[in-house]
Amino acid sequence: MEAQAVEREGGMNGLEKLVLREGGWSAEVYLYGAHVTSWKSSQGEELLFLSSKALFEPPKAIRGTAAASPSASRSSPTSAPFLPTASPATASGPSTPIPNSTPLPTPLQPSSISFFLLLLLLLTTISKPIPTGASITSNSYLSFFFSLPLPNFFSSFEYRLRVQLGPAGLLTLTSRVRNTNSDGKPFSFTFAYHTYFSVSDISEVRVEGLETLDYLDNLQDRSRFTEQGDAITFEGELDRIYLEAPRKIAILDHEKNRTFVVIKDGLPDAVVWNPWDKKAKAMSDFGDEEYKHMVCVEAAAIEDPVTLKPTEEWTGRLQLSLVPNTHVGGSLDVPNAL
Ligand SMILES: O=P(O)(O)OC[C@H]1O[C@@H](O)[C@H](O)[C@@H](O)[C@@H]1O
Repeated sequence: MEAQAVEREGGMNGLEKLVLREGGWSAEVYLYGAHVTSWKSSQGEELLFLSSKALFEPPKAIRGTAAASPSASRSSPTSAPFLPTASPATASGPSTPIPNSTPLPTPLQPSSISFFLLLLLLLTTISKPIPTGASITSNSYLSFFFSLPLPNFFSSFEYRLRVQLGPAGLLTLTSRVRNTNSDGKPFSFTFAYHTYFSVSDISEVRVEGLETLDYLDNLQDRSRFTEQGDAITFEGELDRIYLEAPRKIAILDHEKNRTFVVIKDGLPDAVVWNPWDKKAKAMSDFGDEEYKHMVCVEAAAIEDPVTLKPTEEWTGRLQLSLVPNTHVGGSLDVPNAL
């Protein structure tokens, strides 16, 4: 197969982005944080939500997009926050390094919760800078490699992220974390793929696949409830962590007659979030009315942090695809190749 052109373009605020193309579809990935800021269908429709007020100011997360958000487990005494300072990708296969004429930003940081960002800032100041990098390892693959040698009292680990745009627009984000501790200590972390989908009207959206599951309600001190509805619908602020969620979740957009299919592997939980009007107004990087046109559905490992023994590796994968409106119980025409 012929190598596919991955274009390198200037993005907002002087940050750079890479554009993947496949069969008329496209995806844009900012080198900063490896945020996937755009995923467009062959009809040119934008499928991800990106706030018009999003800040492109490292180390802040870009509001909207699809981005991996690993975070050291707060419950683990041996854990350290992720400080993803990237060095050139080491994934196997034909590799076309991105020309070094323009240095990559340092450090690359995933979108994340503010707790993580605060620690990240702190640690950035005490850790030595490491060269950053990314490379195109195959036709429409991008690999990012983050590694973090920290002083002994912190855990050390590697984090790798691969972004792939496949046939029929299948967007795959594969994360790998490896415990590189030399002192035999385990490493624990939580993880979420923050994914903001663009929808026509939130009050007409249904999220299917999570019915009958137990969830923790972030709006009620993480109290535990059981989902009673036959789908999740939206009439106000919603912020829930669904536990032991199935591999496949569907987001139905009636007005557009289309369904996003989320397939997750290695990630037991699913977060569903919409800030609604009041919280939207309180967020400086989010438009007052934008909650009407987005829904955040995250594949995550939150309730039970992942714990790795030294040299152990974890893989968490997210696959996004788009099909005409259908129900998750039906026969979804979704590629299952993993
Ligand atoms: O504002 P942040 O930190 O980017 O997070 C956005 C939302 O992300 C979701 O994962 C959380 O469940 C919400 O509570 C949170 O508000």
